[in-house]
Amino acid sequence: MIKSSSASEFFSKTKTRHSTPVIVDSVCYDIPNGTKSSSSTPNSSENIRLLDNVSTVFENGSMSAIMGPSGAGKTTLLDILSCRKTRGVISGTVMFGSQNATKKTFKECAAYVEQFDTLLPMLTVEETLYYWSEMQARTHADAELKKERVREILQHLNLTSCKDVVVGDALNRGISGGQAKRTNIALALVTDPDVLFLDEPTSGLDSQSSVEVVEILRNLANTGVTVVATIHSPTPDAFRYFDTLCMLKNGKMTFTGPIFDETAGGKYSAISYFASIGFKWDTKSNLADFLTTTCASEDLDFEDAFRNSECGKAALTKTKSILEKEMLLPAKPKLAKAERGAFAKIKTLLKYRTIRNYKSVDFVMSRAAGQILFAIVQFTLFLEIGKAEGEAMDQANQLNVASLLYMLNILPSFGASGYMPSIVLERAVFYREVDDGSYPLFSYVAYKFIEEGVLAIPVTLVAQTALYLGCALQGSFAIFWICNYMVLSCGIALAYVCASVAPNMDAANTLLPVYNVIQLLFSGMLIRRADMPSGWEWYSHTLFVRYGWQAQMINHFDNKEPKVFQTKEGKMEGIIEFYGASGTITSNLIAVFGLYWFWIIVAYVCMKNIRHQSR
Ligand SMILES: Nc1ncnc2c1ncn2[C@@H]1O[C@H](COP(=O)(O)OP(=O)(O)OP(=O)(O)O)[C@@H](O)[C@H]1O
Repeated sequence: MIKSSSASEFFSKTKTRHSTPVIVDSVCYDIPNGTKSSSSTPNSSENIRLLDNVSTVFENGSMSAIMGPSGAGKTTLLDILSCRKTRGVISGTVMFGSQNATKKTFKECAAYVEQFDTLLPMLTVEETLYYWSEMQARTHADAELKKERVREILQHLNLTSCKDVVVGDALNRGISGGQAKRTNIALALVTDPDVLFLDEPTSGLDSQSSVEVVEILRNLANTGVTVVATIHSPTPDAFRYFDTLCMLKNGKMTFTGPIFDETAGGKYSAISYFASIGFKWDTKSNLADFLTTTCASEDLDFEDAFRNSECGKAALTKTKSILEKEMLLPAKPKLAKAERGAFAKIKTLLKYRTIRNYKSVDFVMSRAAGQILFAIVQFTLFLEIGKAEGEAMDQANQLNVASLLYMLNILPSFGASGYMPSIVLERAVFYREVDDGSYPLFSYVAYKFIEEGVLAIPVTLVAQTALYLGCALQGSFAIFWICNYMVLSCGIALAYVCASVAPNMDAANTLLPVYNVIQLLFSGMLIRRADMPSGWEWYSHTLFVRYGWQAQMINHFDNKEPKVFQTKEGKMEGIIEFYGASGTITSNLIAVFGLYWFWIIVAYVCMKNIRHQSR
């Protein structure tokens, strides 16, 4: 169990709080009806109204439950309060104290705990919190202070015993569900928020763990934090920690106010109100269930009854008066401008995530095994094929070497599919971190390319050395390797584009091979560029495989190959001319390098503008 008294001590010694009530005044939320055009005029027939005229106030120091039957609009309301809605039209007012609720003000004073655990599976609980504290720290000095805070949070959220256990996932078990939930709450506490939103913090937990979680929240609320949670069928032991209720049905308010008769004088409590409209709670039954099932029944128009009741009018008056009071308050002092820039965030990402990934056999092998296997198969199949010189460099030999070099350029691009899961599977964490304003997208993209680019150096060195020596290739090894490394890097960037565009792994796994087969067709080996229809030839200019292959061909043959191919006009050509491998090694490498940056920019733009999550 959580040590309640010491936990209270810990929470009470946090920073001086700004009292930050969350005020919700006449909030409506409409989304376009999926079957119609996306016009967004509120309440037009083309829209669906998911929240209708919701007004309530969540006071600082209170612990509020948003409840209601399934589909009542609880998560929708919480998403609006926490500025997480990505579509639809919101009208009305939401304030954090005296400030309008925006993504910016949310970041300054609030935190959100997701219903589903969006944690990095490879980090331990302690590393997760250190990582987060560095991510959220505004200065390096801040980071040190926050580390101290992490140690305290671990202790007081009863996470010390599992601090060295990896978070894990469905396939590789780590911490328990209750510990994961507490770790999620711990993440939110790292920033010491004045307002804490939680989506179903007890779902999936046993009753003991549920009580532990709500007890933590209660201790937090006791220090002045505004705690707002959607909650589904809480046990009586867990529910008693809440003091305020916001009850919804079909997106409309059916009650808001204190839950128990003892709180706030009890005059307008949920128990008294529902008794006054004919629904008396049997004290032996579960109060939360009673309230939810009562509202779910069709015996009464609950929204109308509440709006016209003395209790409903008093709640509305209270909301309006707190709103007016907050509006008159001077604006809060602005937080110091963030000093930890994008590069410091890259460092933190590399420090915690890359080092862990490099220690993971799965991570390394998914990138190395394919390349090394291909290298073994290829150098045993094309053993010493490049050794031929002079007359021995006949037509068959030149064609075989050209084919080998072609495959060396096309395979990294196909093999880049192994790089897609890290984008697709980490998406939920990425969205949470971006929503919490942890880092700019630039930092994430840079970290990803550095992580993959550095690992690709030893992997390609091993595989390409084996190939170069085994196949007795000629020309400079450095150029041979740089070509391969750059083509692989282009492949990784392309894989990131596919992973960003595709909604899931299946789609990504379809998209990348389609593009690569097109590269295979158009890069000039299967059909020579000179033989392509003029309408298609231009396309080969956009393909990095073509330039990588050309550079390696020029590097190997170096115009030493005998002219063994006869043109229609009777002219004799070597293989470079035969395939029209134009340019120099340098110009081809520059083209590959340019295409690498092109695909990085496309990946960045896709990640910025495509979000596979609509709320
Ligand atoms: N994007 C959307 N498009 C259409 N309908 C939506 C959308 N999002 C939510 N809804 C509808 O809005 C209503 C409220 O959904 P919400 O998820 O907020 O309910 P809830 O009270 O949290 O439900 P539950 O307890 O079952 O999680 C539901 O009827 C839901 O079907």
